[in-house]
Amino acid sequence: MNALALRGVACLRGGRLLFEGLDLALAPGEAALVTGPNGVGKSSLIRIAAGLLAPAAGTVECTGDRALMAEAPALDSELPLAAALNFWAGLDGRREVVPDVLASLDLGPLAQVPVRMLSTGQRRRAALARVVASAAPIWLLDEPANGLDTASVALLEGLIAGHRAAGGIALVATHLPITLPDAREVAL
Ligand SMILES: Nc1ncnc2c1ncn2[C@@H]1O[C@H](COP(=O)(O)OP(=O)(O)OP(=O)(O)O)[C@@H](O)[C@H]1O
Repeated sequence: MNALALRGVACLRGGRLLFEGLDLALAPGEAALVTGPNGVGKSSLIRIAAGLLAPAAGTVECTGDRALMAEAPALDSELPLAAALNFWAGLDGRREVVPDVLASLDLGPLAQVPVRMLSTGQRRRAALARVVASAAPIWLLDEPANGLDTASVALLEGLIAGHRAAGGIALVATHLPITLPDAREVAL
């Protein structure tokens, strides 16, 4: 069964203790919102959950693949959007889902536009498309609403709801309001 569990996690960055004793266990269908002011350690927590940053104390247990949407762009900026997504989806043997995923993010008409020409919000939706196309059960989203207009935030909320309804897990760091029904809140 897919699961993500952080137990007694502490985060040290640049010699500074950002948080400690953090416990969070997410089962299929569950989500958590990580909130708090700039610099408090939201991105660091996402990176710890992704296995990219070692916790200073505690453990991270993960059952199931993780898909990370970080703030750094993950798509090749020179490629047309569909080709850039195909690269990643191809690694998972899932190129066939890319057209539907593009449509679900309202990006269908932009499939042949080079990633570098996309607007900030379109690029954010493209990064989300990469996560959706991955089929990973555990989504780790760092500031997914940044640069999104109201309609796109609603799209994001709908995608996360659909993911949870299908048994997925979402850990979302955000300083913008995102509505996730029954989500745990981790206020750093
Ligand atoms: N590689 C690093 N080395 C040292 N300190 C770092 C490093 N990366 C981040 N930090 C520091 O760790 C703290 C937390 O950073 P982090 O990006 O996790 O915060 P955040 O809560 O996501 O902030 P924001 O809301 O601004 O995105 C910050 O003070 C940052 O300067």
